Amino acid sequence: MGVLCPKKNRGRTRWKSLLIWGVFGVTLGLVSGYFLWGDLITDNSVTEVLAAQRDTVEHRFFQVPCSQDYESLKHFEACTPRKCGRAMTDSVITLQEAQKMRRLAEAGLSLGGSDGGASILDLHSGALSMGKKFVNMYRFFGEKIKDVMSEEDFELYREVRLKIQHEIARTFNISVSSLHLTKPTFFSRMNSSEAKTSHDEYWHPHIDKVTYGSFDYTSLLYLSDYSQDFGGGRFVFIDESANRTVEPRTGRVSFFTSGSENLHRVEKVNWGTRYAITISFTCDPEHAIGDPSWT
Ligand SMILES: O=C(O)CCC(=O)C(=O)O
Ligand SMILES: [Fe+2]
Repeated sequence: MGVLCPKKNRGRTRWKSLLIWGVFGVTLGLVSGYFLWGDLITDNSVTEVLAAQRDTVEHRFFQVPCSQDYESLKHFEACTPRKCGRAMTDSVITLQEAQKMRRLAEAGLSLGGSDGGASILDLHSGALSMGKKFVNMYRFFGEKIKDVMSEEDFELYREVRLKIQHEIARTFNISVSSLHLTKPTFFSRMNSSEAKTSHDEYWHPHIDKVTYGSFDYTSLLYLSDYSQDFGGGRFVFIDESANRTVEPRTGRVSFFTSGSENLHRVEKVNWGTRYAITISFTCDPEHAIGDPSWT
């Protein structure tokens, strides 16, 4: 073709190639737009699973360099993190203990519950989500709370707390007695209901030391199972190079140093109900709390 083509044909060929390039450009735009949008709404950039729901994890530890967060704070020998990281274990809390804790969470949270997707029941302060607010369940329900929470339940909490405290001390080479339970310590219930207040927005990336102040070591005991009891709702460590997930499993304890070396978030739950309890520790005796009991 080319120079031998008559003028009319040359014009038609130019239009044809313009058309082809146009269609190609639009298609390329649509395809990349589709993937970009898909990425934004489904966040499929998860690259590594640290603990899958179907696996029984004896003990897994992933060390990460400590952030500088601890340097500007009061230092507590044999406690302030020098070794940082995250760990998961399915062998510290028994299935029976976790199931009992779950029944306690269900019973306690059934007294209230948020209008949105996230409800909490703070055993220490008594804060319980109710509608768009919180009530103090110990005050609100008075003696009636004893029908839902017995002395035995508080004893169970204490035993679970103690087991986790030992596991944290062993993993991070610190002394058990230098760790103190701190607030808040709470059951959480998450579902796919639309958020009604900012308290329902549990999926934002955060650093526990910033959010909760006194935390040095965070622990989460999962009370339900990813992909069986709920969808979405995986815990995600947000690292520079990758997103690393922990899939909740009943009885699984996930614990980590609370500074910015462990930026994290929870994925939105898209079906079912997810239960967990947060039990965290501080090195600072001034921020210590006693085990929960009737106040
Ligand atoms: O429930 C979880 O897996 C984590 C919740 C959390 O990050 C928090 O309460 O600070
Ligand atoms: Fe957190």
